[in-house]
Amino acid sequence: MALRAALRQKCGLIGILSQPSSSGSHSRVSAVLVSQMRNNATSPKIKVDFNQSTGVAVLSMQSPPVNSLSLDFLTELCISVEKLEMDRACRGLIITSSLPKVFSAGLDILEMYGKSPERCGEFWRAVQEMWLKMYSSNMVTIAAINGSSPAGGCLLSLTCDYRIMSDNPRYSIGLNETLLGIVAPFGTDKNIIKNTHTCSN
Ligand SMILES: CCCCCCCCCCCC/C=C/CC(=O)SCCNC(=O)CCNC(=O)[C@H](O)C(C)(C)COP(=O)(O)OP(=O)(O)OC[C@H]1O[C@@H](n2cnc3c(N)ncnc32)[C@H](O)[C@@H]1OP(=O)(O)O
Repeated sequence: MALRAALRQKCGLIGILSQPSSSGSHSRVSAVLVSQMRNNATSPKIKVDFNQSTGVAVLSMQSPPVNSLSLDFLTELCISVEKLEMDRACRGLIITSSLPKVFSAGLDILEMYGKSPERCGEFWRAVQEMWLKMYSSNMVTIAAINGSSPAGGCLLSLTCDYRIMSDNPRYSIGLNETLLGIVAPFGTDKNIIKNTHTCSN
């Protein structure tokens, strides 16, 4: 209830969490989002449903098995958010997972092993771009965490204005990446490259 009140106060989004998606017969889809849907045909890691009548988009992560944040995934996520940001009709964004049990397993571990310094730098830049874009979004953003969400998955949810998590004791969330020996690099290219050597050795 507190969340609904906050949303109402921030931008008049009432009852968005119980609204049907854009597949409902009352919604019209903007030109930007038609193009988004076309893109989804070739890049299916992210699905966006926009409800014109509420001004709220639901972005579903659908990259089995665990929605790990690979370079491709992050790129697609950022493009999707950017497109929504450009659509003035879109005022709210809900990020969720279409996979059972997992919201996001965090950064794709395979992106951090045996990659060139250039590739590793590109990857960490994409991580940074993702959280900057999300954190600075003009839209009201909500993470609907419907599964486990460790490390980078937790980071993704922290970039949102609000977080709601399924009440299930089997789902875990938290910044556990240091248990894997991973320390996020600083923002400069020099430090990204430095950290890359740590990652791949
Ligand atoms: C507000 C803004 C602030 C900004 C601050 C900026 C600074 C930020 C600092 C924070 C930085 C954040 C850094 C994060 C680093 C990471 O994210 S490292 C990744 C950490 N992730 C994990 O440790 C998760 C490990 N996975 C799991 O715990 C489980 O897989 C699961 C609970 C997610 C799901 O369990 P289950 O359903 O039982 O599936 P599994 O059989 O375990 O896995 C299936 C399949 O997926 C593969 N997999 C799992 N996780 C990852 C991953 N992260 N990357 C790549 N692949 C992964 C797993 O190996 C299995 O593969 P196979 O089927 O065996 O091939």
